[in-house]
Amino acid sequence: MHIAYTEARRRIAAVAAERRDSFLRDGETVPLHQAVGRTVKTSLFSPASTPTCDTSAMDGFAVCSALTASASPQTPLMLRVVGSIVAGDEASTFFDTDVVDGVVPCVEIMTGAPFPLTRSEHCQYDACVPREHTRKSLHDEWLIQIEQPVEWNQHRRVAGGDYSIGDPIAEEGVVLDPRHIMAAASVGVDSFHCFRRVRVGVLSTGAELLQESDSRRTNDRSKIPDANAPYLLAAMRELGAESHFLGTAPDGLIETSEHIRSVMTSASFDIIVSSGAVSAGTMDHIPEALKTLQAAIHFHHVAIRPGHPALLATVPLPNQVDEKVTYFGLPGNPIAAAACFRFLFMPYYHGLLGNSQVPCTTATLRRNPQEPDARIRGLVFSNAKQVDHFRHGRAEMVEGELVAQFSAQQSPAKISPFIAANCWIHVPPATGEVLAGDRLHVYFLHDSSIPVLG
Ligand SMILES: Nc1nc2c(c(=O)[nH]1)N[C@H]1C(S)=C(S)[C@@H](COP(=O)(O)OP(=O)(O)OC[C@H]3O[C@@H](n4cnc5c(N)ncnc54)[C@H](O)[C@@H]3O)O[C@H]1N2
Ligand code: MOO
Repeated sequence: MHIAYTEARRRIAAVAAERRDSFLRDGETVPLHQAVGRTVKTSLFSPASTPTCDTSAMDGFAVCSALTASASPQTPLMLRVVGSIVAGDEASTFFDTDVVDGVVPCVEIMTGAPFPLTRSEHCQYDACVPREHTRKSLHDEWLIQIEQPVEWNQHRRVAGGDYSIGDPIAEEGVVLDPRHIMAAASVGVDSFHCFRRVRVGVLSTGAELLQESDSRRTNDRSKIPDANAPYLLAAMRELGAESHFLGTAPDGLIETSEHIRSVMTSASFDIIVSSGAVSAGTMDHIPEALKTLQAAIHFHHVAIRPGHPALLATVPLPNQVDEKVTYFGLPGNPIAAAACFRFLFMPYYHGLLGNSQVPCTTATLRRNPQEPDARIRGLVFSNAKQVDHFRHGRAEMVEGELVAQFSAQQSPAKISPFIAANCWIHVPPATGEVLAGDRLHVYFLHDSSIPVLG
């Protein structure tokens, strides 16, 4: 029986919540260069304060600002360069601040270099005057002049002004992005403690699929290359999961059930995802095979297009009734498999990790000029039934507005129109006629496909 998409999502969330505790038990140390996309298990707080000492924000001259109050264009102040400090120099270089014959001492300093220290109680090197705000004396290469007072703390990065010890960098549950890598590296941390990757096994079905051992140039026109497993393996990897191909289940109920049993015990998977063999054909053995393995079927058939034969189950590991594997049976048509991956599998994956869901945005629908005449009047398709449609399409900025159109001539078995798409467009149930000008949710396929504003 078909259940509504919202009900399917509720059941997906419930299974993810139930499986979450056992998944979250394991963690591992991940070096920074491999940590992007991983989810933090143990919150990271800064072990250091940064910068560790006062440093300069500009190339210029460190001065005691209080000594520069008299500088003006009419009465320029002479400064004598008494030393030079570059980034990487010892952080405790001392210079005095004594004014000699009205000439104020200064220290040449580079961006990132530690400010000079002084033993004077009254006067500290506390500001930097950028090189371009000074003028060199024509007579003495160690003399420069300034024509306005230097403000206290000007261009000085104060010690501890960025991170303080104990400041949060990435708390439990955060999905790491390059900003977190920068922050951790800046405080001297070289790894994060993350949840392990979700382990997914990908299974194909169908005697029509060419096997790895078959020659790709086979003359047998009844055979087709496996498109779903490579897609699913790649999409899982992009998501951050660890994905493994588990071969093609042979036709036949007993054989299918044996294949699933053997791959389940061959390694420990959190999720097994198959494509094909879930609808009404005589070879569509996945649902029955799962039943012979004592699986609990949470749903089989969802009111979505494409993808309505999709199935979610939990299968007990043979001889270990308390250990279970989550099983997604996606339909065989490649675009249906891709839609189910995005709108059924991904919510489960994020639910397991406790991640917030990937956001969608809203776009205004426009007619695809390549669609046949009947649709030119604006009618895109009728959606009076309680069905959620996920159609791929393109969303682009047009005169400051995000506008989306369905890919032309799309069908669940046609891969070529999917290549031109950059998003999924969600048509919710009971929308009636879907017309140009309607506002619909769009989900971009990849960050790189998000259109540039403007
Ligand atoms: N009587 C009915 N027939 C069908 C229904 C239905 O409700 N009643 N639903 C249709 C819909 S919708 C879909 S989607 C498909 C899904 O069927 P299955 O999941 O059982 O998939 P298969 O029959 O095994 O294959 C369907 C189609 O996909 C191709 N396929 C399968 N695996 C791959 C792969 N790894 N790479 C590339 N292509 C693959 C397969 O060759 C078939 O052409 O059922 C409809 N029928
Ligand atoms: O899931 Mo099927 O591909 O809806 O058409």
